Amino acid sequence: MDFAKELVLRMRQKNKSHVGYGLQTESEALVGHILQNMAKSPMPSFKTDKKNEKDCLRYRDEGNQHFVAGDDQEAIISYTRSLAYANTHQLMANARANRSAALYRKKMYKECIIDIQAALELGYPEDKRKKLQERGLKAMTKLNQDKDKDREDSEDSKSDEDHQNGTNGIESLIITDSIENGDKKDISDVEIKQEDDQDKFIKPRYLLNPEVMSVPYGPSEEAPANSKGLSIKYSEEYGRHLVANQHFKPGEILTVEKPYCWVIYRDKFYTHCHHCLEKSSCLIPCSQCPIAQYCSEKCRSASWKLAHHIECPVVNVLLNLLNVEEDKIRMVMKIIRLMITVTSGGKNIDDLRKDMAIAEANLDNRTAGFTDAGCLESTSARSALSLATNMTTRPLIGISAFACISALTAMLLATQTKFFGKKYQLAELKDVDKVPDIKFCGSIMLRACVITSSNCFSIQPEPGIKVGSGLYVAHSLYNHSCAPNTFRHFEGLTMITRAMQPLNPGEQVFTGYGADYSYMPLAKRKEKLMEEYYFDCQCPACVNDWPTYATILEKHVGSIRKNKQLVDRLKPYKQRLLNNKYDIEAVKQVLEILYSEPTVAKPCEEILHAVQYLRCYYLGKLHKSK
Ligand SMILES: C[S@@+](CC[C@H](N)C(=O)[O-])C[C@H]1O[C@@H](n2cnc3c(N)ncnc32)[C@H](O)[C@@H]1O
Repeated sequence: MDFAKELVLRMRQKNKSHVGYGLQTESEALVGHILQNMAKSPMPSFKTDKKNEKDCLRYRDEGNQHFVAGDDQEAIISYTRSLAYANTHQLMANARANRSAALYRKKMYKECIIDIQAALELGYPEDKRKKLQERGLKAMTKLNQDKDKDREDSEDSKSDEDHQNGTNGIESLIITDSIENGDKKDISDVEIKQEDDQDKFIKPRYLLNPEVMSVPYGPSEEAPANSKGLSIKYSEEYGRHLVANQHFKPGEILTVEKPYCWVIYRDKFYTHCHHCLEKSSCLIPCSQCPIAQYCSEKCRSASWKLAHHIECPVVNVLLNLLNVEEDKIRMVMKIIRLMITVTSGGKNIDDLRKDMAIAEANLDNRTAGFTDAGCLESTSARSALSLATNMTTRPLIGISAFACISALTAMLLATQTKFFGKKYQLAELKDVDKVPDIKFCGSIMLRACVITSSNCFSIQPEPGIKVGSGLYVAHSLYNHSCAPNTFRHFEGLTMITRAMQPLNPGEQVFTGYGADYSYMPLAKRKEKLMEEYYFDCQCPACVNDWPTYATILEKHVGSIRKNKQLVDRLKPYKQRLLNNKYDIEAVKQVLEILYSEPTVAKPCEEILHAVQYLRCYYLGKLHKSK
């Protein structure tokens, strides 16, 4: 493998561009070389994890045991697995009928009814139908009772109106008719559609006013997902980064962006939708594989069209082949998804080749990957492939490992799918120069490895729960600080970044890469940032070794309590919050005052409290959930 080593070295030496442009030739040669060697070597047989009765029954038994033990949540997950592996209508019906029992006990009546209806439609055995129908009618009664109770409790007259007008999805369906009029005794007559179930979570308060989701100063011309109040800059020290050119108040939005592409984490396969990443207890499986589950028909078909028709056979083989660390599997899932997205499912490989040539001709680091319209576009392949690669700072061994992963993935795409126009035999890849598309795409996947490893964000539709990972193009320009001046949260897959404190023109905006001073000691942060992102953080928390949150609170570090004048200035806002815990404007005023006061040292206990409040508000943690 001396040739491969030499190529990796050459890539490092040749890398003049900050974003790793100019390496296409070496990258193709490297991946092609590995691919060719793979094709010539004996490969293990590719096992796929197929739907089958044995696993279906195994998971059903497991679910039954959880159900008997009273652990309904685990029972639901096991029955979902059983459904995923079911390869006949009968087995599917059984899995859904069993899951409906656990859902009923968990008082998830809507989901229970959906499962019962599906089980009946799938031909649940005649002798057991009656019991299932009875459960369904009981669930409908309970659902109606809940609905009536909600109506009574509701202070929101608009929402009441919606219920009466029948505009509120499942809750206003014919359930009432079927029970009150007695003319629909069979639950299968009930028209409940899974895809209509939009009403799963209570929205955080700030979303009640749609105005508040727009960026101040309007969208930036250079990166439309960002506010115009942010500029893209480049420096040797920071690479590309974002700097405020206007004042932002705490809580104001800086960037709103959907992911360019995203994947679900493996440990969420049977609890969250493979497509929208929402949690669901009523998941339905991909018709082909046991891996992907969906919250609705709509998500299932959207995902199939978008990427899963290609991913389905490849990921399935991979999970069996790479019986190794989780992070490798994650990496492969990410690069396949990025590959599929940048080529529109393999249809635009030629266009991508031309686009990459245009992008590589631009040697200006600041505007790398800008579209012909002159912007870094959240939906553009050129922009997505221009993100930081850290090629010059990565260890050689890391680049080599990524090249092997890319070659393997290219080989699987070629042999397991028609991504390259037809399904190839492994032997056909022995002369890799004859299949230039495979070599080219392999090299794009090598780029995808280095880009995704330095730029992806965990997606947390529910605060604190990491469900998947996404590539957000404009957000990828945010540098890290261990004491960031912004914070991010999610509305579904959309990531929103807000100012955590007042931001003034000229200030760089920073996000956190999961190494916050508040909970992680300095040495650990340094190690993590160097290992994963290849830089030495010089933020104030690192330079001054700020204490962690626990110490700040315990020792009242930086507290303003002795500054009587300042305490008096803040009193009215404290009172406003005591009167109304949702008075977020009062918290913002507190932050404006604390940051404008030169005597306030950082870190400061009171600033921490105010910032925590602000974050909780936007993360929806101040709001009670159902
Ligand atoms: C998501 S990118 C951020 C944008 C990046 N600076 C660029 O040029 O595209 C992450 C990479 O930026 C660099 N970076 C992030 N924060 C940094 C900081 N505080 N100081 C220096 N470099 C930083 C590191 O190379 C890191 O791997």
